[in-house]
Amino acid sequence: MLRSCARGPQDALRCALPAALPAVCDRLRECAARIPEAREVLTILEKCTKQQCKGDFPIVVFEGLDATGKTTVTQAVKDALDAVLLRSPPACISQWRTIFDDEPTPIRRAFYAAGNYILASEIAKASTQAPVIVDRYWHSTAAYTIATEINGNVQNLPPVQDGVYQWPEDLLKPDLVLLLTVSPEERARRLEHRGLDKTKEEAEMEANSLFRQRIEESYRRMMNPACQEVDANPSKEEVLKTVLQLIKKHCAL
Ligand SMILES: Nc1ncnc2c1ncn2[C@@H]1O[C@H](COP(=O)(O)OP(=O)(O)OP(=O)(O)O)[C@@H](O)[C@H]1O
Ligand SMILES: Cc1cn([C@H]2C[C@H](O)[C@@H](COP(=O)(O)O)O2)c(=O)[nH]c1=O
Repeated sequence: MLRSCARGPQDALRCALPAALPAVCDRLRECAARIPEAREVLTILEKCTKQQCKGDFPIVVFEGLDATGKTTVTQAVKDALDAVLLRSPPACISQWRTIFDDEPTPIRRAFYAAGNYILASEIAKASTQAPVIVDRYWHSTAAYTIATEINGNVQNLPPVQDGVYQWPEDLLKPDLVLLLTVSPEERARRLEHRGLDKTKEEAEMEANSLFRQRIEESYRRMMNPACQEVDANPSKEEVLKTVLQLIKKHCAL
């Protein structure tokens, strides 16, 4: 049974976002009798959370809404820098994603949070060998959770500097986080052109533009590390050029 911890919207938010490894494990343990895959995720977590020290190569994360160009640009940056490309949730648990996506929010978010801790150990290992490019990490988990738990317009979000925007103290930090943003019209064009099934979040954004605004604003409020925004409206070549310049400016390569 999941323990109830929500009294008001801000409590519901803190309950939905387990922002430290022990809280993530507790949440998964609480549902493991009913969801055997939660036990599998816990087993993987137990094996991999020991190595969290990063190597000498830079770690660069790409964030943004669906279809802002993360897959396109991360692949191109990987090729340009001869880097390792990783994504959240990591491959070793992504086969269970649809199971957790159908669960209530606290369990679903615990799955994505666990994915970040597993990813952290993959990042740590890879960063001893090459630059590491990451397609979504903690900022996505937090921004989507915050925007889902809080209703209405962006004024209803927790204030700037609130603890929900903080990076978890026990999670490996990247050196640079780039937030790709495109206009709603351009994003709609790209989504239509791509033609994949819509995620729950995408369906909600289509019906309610405030949800999209809350996600983007939550990304912008994330701290320590903050996101550096990149205008991803231009062509793929131009976006790649901008991104490579930023990586060279901020990371030792
Ligand atoms: N700069 C660009 N200009 C025009 N089209 C682009 C650009 N970047 C990506 N696209 C196209 O937009 C679509 C979405 O891009 P992509 O899959 O890279 O986004 P994404 O952020 O990884 O999406 P998701 O998070 O849903 O996986 C693809 O069809 C891609 O070819
Ligand atoms: C990593 C992550 C993802 N999500 C949700 C939000 C988006 O609609 C989809 C995007 O996934 P994709 O693999 O990049 O297409 O998944 C989330 O809610 N929390 C997360 O941590």
